[in-house]
Amino acid sequence: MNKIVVQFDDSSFDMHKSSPFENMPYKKQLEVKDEYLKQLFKEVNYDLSQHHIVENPSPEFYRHKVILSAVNIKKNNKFELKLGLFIEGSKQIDPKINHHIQDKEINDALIKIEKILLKYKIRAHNRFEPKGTLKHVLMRKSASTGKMLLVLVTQSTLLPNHKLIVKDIISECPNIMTVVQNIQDRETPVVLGDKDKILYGKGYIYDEIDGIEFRIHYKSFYQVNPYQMKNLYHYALEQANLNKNDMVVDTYSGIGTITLLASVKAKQVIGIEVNQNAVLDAKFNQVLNNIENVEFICDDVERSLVNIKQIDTLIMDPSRDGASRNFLETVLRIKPKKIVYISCDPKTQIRDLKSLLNDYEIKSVQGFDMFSYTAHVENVVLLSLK
Ligand SMILES: C[S@@+](CC[C@H](N)C(=O)[O-])C[C@H]1O[C@@H](n2cnc3c(N)ncnc32)[C@H](O)[C@@H]1O
Repeated sequence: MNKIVVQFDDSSFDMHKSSPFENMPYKKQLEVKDEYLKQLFKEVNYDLSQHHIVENPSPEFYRHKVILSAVNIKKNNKFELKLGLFIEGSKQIDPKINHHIQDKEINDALIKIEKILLKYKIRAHNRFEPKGTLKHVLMRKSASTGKMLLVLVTQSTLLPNHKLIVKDIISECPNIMTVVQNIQDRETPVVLGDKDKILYGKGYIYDEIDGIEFRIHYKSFYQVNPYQMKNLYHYALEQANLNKNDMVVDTYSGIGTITLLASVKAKQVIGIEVNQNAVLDAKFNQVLNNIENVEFICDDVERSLVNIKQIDTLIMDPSRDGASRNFLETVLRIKPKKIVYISCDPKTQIRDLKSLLNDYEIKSVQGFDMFSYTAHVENVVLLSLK
């Protein structure tokens, strides 16, 4: 079986390490991930021998965001457009839409979309086909509403017959609420470009967590596994154990999911996020949900945290790279009483914890299997000021 490379919209991510997971029984995957965390936390002398990662409520069909790339395949002496994932270690695309970790309705919609693109003779753009149009297709589905967002990533603004294409897509897939054309004119593994054009709808979809509604821009980060996302947020906030006197800072706050969920329990929450689209969503979501005790700052956390004098609880949920040295130094100067560190790469999390453990002690560690059939592990650590 070919090993796949899943694409993220900020960069192309090689799932090299994760390929053995593709064919591993699910229980075994959990054991391997338990052992991984156990070994990793030995580096900070924290015993995880009794720890068990929280199982994915839906180990298959969980991904509510899918990015496929376009390729032209020769059939009966003619080239046909196909969508698929990259094959590991190569620049080749496996021309297959269905994948068992992708939401079934997304799979079905993508099959219909591929047929429609073929009907209008859209060709894939790549280095062998510089005159082709389509590079990638991105789909996101809201688990609470079932509505979907579609992004067609093209090489230039040109998308012949786009009105007819969109009309057919909407009629075949009525749950698609919005279609965006994103233009990526650079030859780069980065999927999305800077320019875009809304072809249909508003350019957003909405999801709901614990009675709070969230607008999600296609460029904003939002967890791909809605089933495990709720378990993760509930656990993280349970560990934070907030009360109405607490001043909370949620760093790397995205569209404000954790910020707004935390605001229900805390006195004041500040969310800090660098992605402008995500901050626009977050501010919109604050108003949409009528929440007053929250402020969102659009900036690099490293730059803006230095301006904050006092924090009772710091929540941090960085990208895979983890936190920067300067960010951690600022944290050590402010000395929040508690830190809830949510990580999608426990390796960088351990590196960061090592810088904090002179002043902080680990109170709890809990892994979550958010990305079954891949090597990725989500992990939450609660730290308390010594
Ligand atoms: C793993 S996501 C978490 C988002 C949010 N907490 C959630 O659960 O939806 C990490 C977020 O950090 C943002 N980010 C990455 N580096 C940053 C930085 N230096 N300063 C501020 N935000 C950053 C990304 O844009 C992304 O939205």
